[in-house]
Amino acid sequence: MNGPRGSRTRPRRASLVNLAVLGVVLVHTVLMSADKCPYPKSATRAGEITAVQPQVFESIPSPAWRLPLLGDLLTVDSEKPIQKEMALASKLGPIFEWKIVNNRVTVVSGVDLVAEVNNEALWAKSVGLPILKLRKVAEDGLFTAFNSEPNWRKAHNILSEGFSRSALRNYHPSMLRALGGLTDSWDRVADAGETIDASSDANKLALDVIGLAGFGYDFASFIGEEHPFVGAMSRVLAHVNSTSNDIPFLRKLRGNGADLQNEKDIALLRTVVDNVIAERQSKPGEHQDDLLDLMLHSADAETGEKLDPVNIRNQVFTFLVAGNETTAGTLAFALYFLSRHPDVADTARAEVADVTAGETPAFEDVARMRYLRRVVDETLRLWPSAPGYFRKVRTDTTLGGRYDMPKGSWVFVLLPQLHRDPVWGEDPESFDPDRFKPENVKKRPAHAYRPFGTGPRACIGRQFALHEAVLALAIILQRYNFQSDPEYKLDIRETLSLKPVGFELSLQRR
Ligand code: HEM
Repeated sequence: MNGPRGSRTRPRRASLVNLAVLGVVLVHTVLMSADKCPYPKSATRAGEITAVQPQVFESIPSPAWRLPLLGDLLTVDSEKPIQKEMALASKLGPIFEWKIVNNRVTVVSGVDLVAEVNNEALWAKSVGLPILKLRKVAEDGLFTAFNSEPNWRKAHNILSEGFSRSALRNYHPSMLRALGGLTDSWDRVADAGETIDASSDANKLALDVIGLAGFGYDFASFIGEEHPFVGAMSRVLAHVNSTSNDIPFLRKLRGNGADLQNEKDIALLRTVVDNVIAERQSKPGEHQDDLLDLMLHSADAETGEKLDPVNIRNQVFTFLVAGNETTAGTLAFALYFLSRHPDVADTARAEVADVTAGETPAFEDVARMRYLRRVVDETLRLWPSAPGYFRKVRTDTTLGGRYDMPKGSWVFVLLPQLHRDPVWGEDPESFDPDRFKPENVKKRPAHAYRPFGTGPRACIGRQFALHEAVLALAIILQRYNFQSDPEYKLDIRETLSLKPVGFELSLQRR
C-alpha cells in the first residue's frame, strides 16, 4: 500500500521543493540589489548613525510558521500592513519581530518599551524604508530629511515660526475660506438629498486649507473637476506604501506599469509645486504672512542662511502632503465616530452653540471647544492617521532589560496598538472622548499617546492640524445633521497614512 502512494506523492513533493527553491533564489536575487529590498531598512549617510541588523533576537516573539530562508514572508499583507501588524501585536504582545529573508523588523507597541525608544538621549528618528522611498519626491524636505542633514535644522528653525500661535491666528481666515468651499458643496448635496464621500471631501478640504493658509494658492477643490494634484499625490503615496511592503519579484512579474505611472505622477506634483512658487514670485512686492514667505525670505537665526530654491520646492511638496493626508484622515475618522455616536455629536453640537452663539467660530473660540478637541484626540487615539514612526538606537543598549539592541538597530512604533495598551483600560476599542479629560490624562503615562510623534522630529504642524480639525468639525456640526449607513463597516485604506474608504454621509441642513 505504501509503495504506490509513495510513488505518486514523491514527484509532486519534488516539484514543490523545486518551486520553493526557485522562489528563494528569485527573492534573493532581487533582494540583493540594495535599493529594492522591500522591508524597512534605515538609511545611512555620512554623519548618520549607521543602521545595522540586530544581532540575536531569539527571545523576541515572532509569527508562527516561520519558513526557512523566507522567514515570515507569507505573513505580510502588502495592502494593509498596519492592520496586519495590529493583529500580530494582539497575539504576540508589546514587541514582536518579522523576519523577511535576511531583514528583521522589530515592532514595538507596549507603553514602557515605547517610552524607552522615545528617549532622545538613546534613540533618534530613523528614516525607515517608506520615508526613504518618499525622499524620491521630497528629498531633504523636513519630514524626509536625515537627522544629520544641515537643511533639516535650517528649515526647522525657519519654519517653526510659521507654526506659532500668532501664525495660526493668520491662517484662521484662510481655513474659513476653504471651509466655505466645503459648505457650499455640502449645501447642494443636502438640498439634492444625496450623500458625500467623507474621505474624499476631507482630502479636498485639507488640500484647500494648506494651499491657502500655507501658500496663498487656491486649489478650489470643491469647484469643478478634482485638481490633478490630489489623484497624483494619492497614487504616489499608495506606490510608496505598496513598494515598501510587497515582494519585489512579484512586482516584477506584474510589470512596470505602476512605476511608469509613478514617474508621471511625480512629474505632475513637481509642476504644481513649481507653479505655486512661481505664482508668488511673480508678485515680488506682495508679502503674505505664510509658510511660503518664510521659505522664500527668512534666514535661519543660527547660520544666517536662507533656504535654497531646490529645498524650497522640497518643503512646499512636503507641506502639501504632510498637511493634507493626515488631517484629512483624522477628519474623516472623526465624522465616522460622530455619526456612530449621536450622543457625542449632540454634546459637541451643544458646546459649539454655547461657545459661538451661532456665529462663525472666531480664532479664540476654537481653543474653547474643549469637548470637541477631546473628540479629535480620541479619534487620533483609535485611528492615528500617521500610524507609526521609526526609531534608531544611538549606542549599544538593551530594550526592556531583555533584548540586545546594538548601535544602529531600529524599531517601528505601532501607534494604533500603543493606543490600545492596557493603560487605556478594559475596553480600549470603545470611543470615549472623556478619556481626554485632564484628570484622566494625568493618570496615564505620557508616552501612552503619541499621534504626532516624538522629540525634535515630532510633527511641526500639530497645532495647525488640531485647529483645522476642531474648526472644521465645529462648522459641520453647526450647519448639518448627518448620518452614516448603519450597514457600513469601517474599511481602512493604508497609503502611508490611514483613512476610511467607502464611508458616506447623508446630510440635512439645520
Ligand atoms: C492630524 C494630523 C497630523 C498627524 C497625525 C501628523 C503626524 C505626524 C507624525 C507622527 C510625525 C513624525 C514622523 C516621524 O517621526 O517620522 C509628523 C511629522 C511632520 N509633520 Fe505632521 N501630522 C499631522 C498634520 C500635519 C500638518 C497639518 C502639517 C503641516 C502643515 C504637518 C507637517 C509635518 C512635518 C513637516 C513633519 C516633519 C517634522 C520634522 O521631522 O522636522 N503635519 N507628523
